[in-house]
Amino acid sequence: MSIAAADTRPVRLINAQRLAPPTERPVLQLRSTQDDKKKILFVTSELTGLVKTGGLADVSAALPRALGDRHDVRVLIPGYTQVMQCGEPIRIVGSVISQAELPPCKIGRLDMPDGLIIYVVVCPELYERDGLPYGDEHGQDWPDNPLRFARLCMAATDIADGTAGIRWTPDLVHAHDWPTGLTPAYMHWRGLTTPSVFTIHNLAYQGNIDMSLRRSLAIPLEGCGPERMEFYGALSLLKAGIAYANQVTTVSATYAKEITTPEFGCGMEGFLSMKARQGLLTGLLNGIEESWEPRSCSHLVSPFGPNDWSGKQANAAHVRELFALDEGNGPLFSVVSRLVHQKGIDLTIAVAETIVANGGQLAILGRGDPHIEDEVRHLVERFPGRVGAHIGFNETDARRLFAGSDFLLMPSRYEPCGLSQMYAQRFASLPIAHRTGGLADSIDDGVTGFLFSEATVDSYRGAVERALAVHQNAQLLNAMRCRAMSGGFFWSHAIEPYDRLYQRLLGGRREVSATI
Ligand SMILES: Nc1ncnc2c1ncn2[C@@H]1O[C@H](COP(=O)(O)OP(=O)(O)O[C@H]2O[C@H](CO)[C@@H](O)[C@H](O)[C@H]2O)[C@@H](O)[C@H]1O
Repeated sequence: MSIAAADTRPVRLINAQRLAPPTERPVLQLRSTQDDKKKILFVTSELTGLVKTGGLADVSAALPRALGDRHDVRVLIPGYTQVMQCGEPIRIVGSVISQAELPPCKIGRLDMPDGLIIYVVVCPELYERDGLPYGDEHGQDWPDNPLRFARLCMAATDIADGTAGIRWTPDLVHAHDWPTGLTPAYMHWRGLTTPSVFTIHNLAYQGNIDMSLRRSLAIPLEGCGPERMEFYGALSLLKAGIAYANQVTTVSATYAKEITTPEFGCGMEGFLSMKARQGLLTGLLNGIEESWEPRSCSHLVSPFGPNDWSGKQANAAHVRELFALDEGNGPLFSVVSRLVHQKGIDLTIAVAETIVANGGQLAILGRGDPHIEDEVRHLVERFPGRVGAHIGFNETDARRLFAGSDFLLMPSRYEPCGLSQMYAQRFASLPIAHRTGGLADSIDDGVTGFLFSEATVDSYRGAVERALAVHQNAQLLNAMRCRAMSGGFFWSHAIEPYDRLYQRLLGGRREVSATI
């Protein structure tokens, strides 16, 4: 993160300015010294810029960078083909030995152009294959996923233990979602005292595996009880992370509460309630990168800002052309989403008629479940020129859709945090969303977007009708857009609770306040 980004912490800036000698740049006072900086290892299965299937990749790439002024944060990921062939050199800096059926492998180091250091688990037989991180191009999970991700977690443990030969040993390990859930568990079984944090980005993906795999993955018998990894007769890699991490977080305060209930707990509500009662489960809202700035975003057809919508209109015209929609100025709705049950695409298909009947248009970008992709294709056939879709994903089109649309549809059945609604608000596209999880925590109903209470077509349609009414009222639309754009979602703010959590687990307090 740049030094300038530290300017956004007002209290510290004021104090620092007051006390800094005139010849010094005050912001330098705000940065941690090398001694203050803690070494933190992020363990993740996706990283935007290298390999991405959804929001986990965005957070894995943005949070370490945002914390970079304060800590020495490095990332560990599997050496998928996309990583090995990313174009940046990968130097072999260490190696780890075989354990149970986990093969030995090398540890590579990849220095990103902006300085982020990434360690790569180099293991061609497990990771270098065509397809996506979790499966082939048809969406079929790789059968050896338990081994692939256990390998990642054991490599993280070797790095934490100082036995991977890389001459950098973390003070704290932060693992994300089920593919990395074994990391805190392996660390515990190894007897390491290095604190660990485990973040749940989506409780529905649990990495449940057959109990018979225990030995091959080097899981001791003590790990297989109901208070540990056992989950309805299987072993859950996600539950391993929840059971053994020193602190479990999820990505919004509302979702942290929701997952302790049967409706959202995916069978783990009892276990999570116990963690919550013990103070071991907290919700920390995600942030977004500073690059989400419509005045300077290089992906956009034309820049724009609050009260200056001609650039937004140029992006809308481009979206209409790109999605084969009729020319016009009616309300333009967008969907930028993984096409999966969670995201409520079926509900959007059901309200499309209301949108079209009121002169609106709909552009859909995403890929996912083949059956939902087909339903989207049928919708386009039903409403030519009014509904358009691209089955696929690319960052430029996504950003242009946020910039060009008036409203973003996000009727998710559940949403741990959601990033798209934050991106949309920054780009003056008002989200229409189900009041759940992070959507409830990041959208101000009637002010920065529209929330509806039930994940039903009727409830959703009511919110769409409210949005259509606002579109008729230029003054109100302008005011809502301006408010939405001013939401303070940036990681420069969102890292604060993470930093406090790390400091608490590391048993120290930041020294910054003592120096200003
Ligand atoms: N088909 C596709 N392929 C690739 N990328 C696509 C895509 N469709 C959308 N994207 C992009 O992926 C990101 C979506 O992130 P979200 O947080 O909204 O949802 P996701 O469910 O993936 O993430 C989960 O993890 C994040 C991070 O914690 C939580 O915010 C969220 O609630 C939780 O479900 C955006 O950058 C979006 O542009």
